[in-house]
Amino acid sequence: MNIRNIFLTGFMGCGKTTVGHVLAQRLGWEFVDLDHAIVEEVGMSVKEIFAAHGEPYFRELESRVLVRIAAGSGQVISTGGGAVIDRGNRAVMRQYGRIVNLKADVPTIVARVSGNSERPLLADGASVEKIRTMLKAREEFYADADLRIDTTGKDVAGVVDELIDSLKRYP
Ligand SMILES: Nc1ncnc2c1ncn2[C@@H]1O[C@H](COP(=O)(O)OP(=O)(O)OP(=O)(O)O)[C@@H](O)[C@H]1O
Ligand SMILES: O=C(O)C1=C[C@@H](O)[C@@H](O)[C@H](O)C1
Ligand SMILES: [Mg+2]
Repeated sequence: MNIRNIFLTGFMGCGKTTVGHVLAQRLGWEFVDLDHAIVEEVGMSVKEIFAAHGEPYFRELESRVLVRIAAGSGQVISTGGGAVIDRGNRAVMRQYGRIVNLKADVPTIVARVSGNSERPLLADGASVEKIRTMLKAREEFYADADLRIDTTGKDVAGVVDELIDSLKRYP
């Protein structure tokens, strides 16, 4: 595939980390999770960074680490759910690879994120209403992608197959 990097975008629970890992294995590429890279750099969890320094500080870090990682090649990069909101971040992703947005319907997202307390923006509960509101506010940014895949009702292997097929057909 003549693509420099693949950036996975999407709301929390849409499967960026899970799908990204399997996709990288299938392609023989490196897998990089942006949230994980930030945690490594700072030595604190995402939840701890939000609590100690606030969201704006996290967003600055996110942009800085994204630029550093994007400059590489042969990587599947799972971005954080809010990384697409920043116009500059989207421009970096466009410049250095293809942007693939993973989607899921609200009940699926609720089911996938429940039982995990590591997501500060859902700390007061992953209600249908909260997720619907956040998705609506972010839809224009998630839509800014080369390819969108709905993961609802599909297993991880099925999503990865669909993604690879589509990128081969429309590289
Ligand atoms: N296609 C799928 N089918 C079934 N379960 C899935 C699928 N994709 C992801 N999951 C499950 O949903 C949960 C959340 O997935 P994951 O952590 O990959 O989401 P994410 O998009 O990386 O979220 P975040 O933005 O919070 O990092 C995990 O438990 C994962 O196993
Ligand atoms: O959707 C979001 O804004 C976030 C998603 C996670 O991946 C983390 O990057 C963080 O919890 C913020
Ligand atoms: Mg993730």
